[in-house]
Amino acid sequence: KEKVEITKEQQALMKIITDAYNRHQIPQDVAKKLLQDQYSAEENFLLLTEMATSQVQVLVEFTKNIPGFLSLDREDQIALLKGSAVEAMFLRSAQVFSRKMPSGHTEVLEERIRKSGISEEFITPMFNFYKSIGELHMVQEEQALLTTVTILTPDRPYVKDQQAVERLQETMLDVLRKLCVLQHPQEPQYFARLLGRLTELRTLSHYHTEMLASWRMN
Ligand SMILES: O=C(NC1CCCCC1)[C@H](C1CCCCC1)n1c(-c2ccc(CO)cc2)nc2ccccc21
Repeated sequence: KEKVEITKEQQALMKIITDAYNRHQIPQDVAKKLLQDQYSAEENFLLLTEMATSQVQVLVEFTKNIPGFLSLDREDQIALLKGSAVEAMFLRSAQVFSRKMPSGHTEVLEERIRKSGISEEFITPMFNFYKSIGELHMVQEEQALLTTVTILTPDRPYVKDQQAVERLQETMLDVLRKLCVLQHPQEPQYFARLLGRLTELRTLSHYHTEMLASWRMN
């Protein structure tokens, strides 16, 4: 069994990314808002657009801290942000949903989201994804690196220098792989499960436009 070891520079890389990920959170917590008050479908739609908008700003600030990202071609940086914004939003939503909350709060939050105005057909795949993320019990370093790997997807539309993005993504995947082995020694296939979520994430993000278009306004 080969000894998995995170190098000093990988440790430093992980710290930079995790600190940036934690620093760039949504200003006011949407879960708290949803737990406090029951909103109409219109108010929920507005809340989502506000949240999604602020999430994009948070994403831009976060990516500036990914070592090597700013050295990429400028237009490619924009292509990567545009290509990953919805996936990053669902990933963050899943992490918000899976966060440890006082007993009963998750159920209330789930109910509020089910009744928010989202069309029935999208509720199941969305919560299946949220629960499959929750079951992974990711540590914050894994969450930060998974978001980073998602942003650094080479085959986004309009990316010119895919090799440069691939090299960066490989660097992050290597750290994430080692971290998974060290954090979940009993589960050798944990890393593979984690990457499998990215496929589910891509499918879910294809629904996003339809989810907005079919929001049930009264
Ligand atoms: O605001 C939100 N998410 C933000 C986004 C930016 C990053 C933080 C979370 C919304 C809510 C808005 C108001 C109505 C209830 C859903 N949301 C969704 C969500 C996201 C997108 C769609 C349509 O594609 C449908 C639902 N899943 C959530 C899981 C947990 C907590 C909020 C969650």
